[in-house]
Amino acid sequence: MGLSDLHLEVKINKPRDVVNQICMDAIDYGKDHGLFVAFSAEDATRTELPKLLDVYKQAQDHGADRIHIADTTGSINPYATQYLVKNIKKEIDTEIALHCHNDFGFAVANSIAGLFEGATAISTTVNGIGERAGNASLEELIMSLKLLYNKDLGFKTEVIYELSQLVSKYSKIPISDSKAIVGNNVFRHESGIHVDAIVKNPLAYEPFIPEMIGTKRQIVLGKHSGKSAVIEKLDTLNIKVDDTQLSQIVSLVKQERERGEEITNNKFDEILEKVNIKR
Ligand SMILES: CC(=O)SCCNC(=O)CCNC(=O)[C@H](O)C(C)(C)COP(=O)(O)OP(=O)(O)OC[C@H]1O[C@@H](n2cnc3c(N)ncnc32)[C@H](O)[C@@H]1OP(=O)(O)O
Ligand SMILES: O=C(O)CCC(=O)C(=O)O
Repeated sequence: MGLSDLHLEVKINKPRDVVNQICMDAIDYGKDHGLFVAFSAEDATRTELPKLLDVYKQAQDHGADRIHIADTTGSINPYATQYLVKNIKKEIDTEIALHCHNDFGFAVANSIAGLFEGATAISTTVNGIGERAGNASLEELIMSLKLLYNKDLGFKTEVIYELSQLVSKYSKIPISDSKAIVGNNVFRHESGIHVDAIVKNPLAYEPFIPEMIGTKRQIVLGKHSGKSAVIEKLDTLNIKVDDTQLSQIVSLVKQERERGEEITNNKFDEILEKVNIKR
């Protein structure tokens, strides 16, 4: 139920005590029917704390199994989330969940901040899909808890990429190339200095190896490429070149990309022909 003053006015247009009673009746109904009842205060992060605590206490007294803090407009930040959860936890024993939207890009950070203060459940969605800017992304939460906070939730991370692709395919919601964890560019490298280091040790420019989520690294040739990237490409084709040919290939790759041409396998073959290398 939307419990900020704004939601009461715009959506229900009834006094707070009447609306609270509707919520309690719903909780009673659920409990009378043997259900697990999670009571969510929508727009909780724009509801004055005493009003929020009051309704959560009532929900607890009516036997709610979990209370939800819904950051309906994604407007809270991690520090405020910590403050909010800490103060609710002082007064409420019931399990606390967070439902965070991503309007300012904080959904996962806010969820983690809440977990730090004792929240125990998080609403997530694959690829972060959801109303407007979406909700906390499952894959971002799993991987950041595992790798940045050493908290393994026990998920098989190696199926994350496949799951993300499946959800995108069936929901028909494309994944942005730069989407954290599962975006197409996340393990894609072009800049010469990066590629040189990646070839020696991928962790120089990757926080974790792509196989961990079931995907692969891509090294692409473009206007930022240097010799290492071209050598890497030639190695995959089993082609050896001398230093002069290598320099010629690197500058042709840059020129072609500058002209707007993607360096596909065919384009790379054309470049090799120009420097008299046969495949
Ligand atoms: C927490 C969340 O917000 S999750 C996302 C919300 N979920 C959904 O919207 C589920 C999908 N929605 C639907 O299928 C439809 O909106 C229905 C069946 C729920 C309602 O359909 P309709 O009766 O046509 O109403 P409509 O879609 O216009 O919604 C407005 C009505 O919902 C009421 N409403 C809003 N919040 C609540 C609530 N928490 N409890 C009860 N009624 C509510 C409004 O007061 C308004 O009632 P009114 O028409 O008497 O003024
Ligand atoms: O708390 C929930 O589970 C749902 C709340 C919600 O969808 C919202 O307020 O954005």
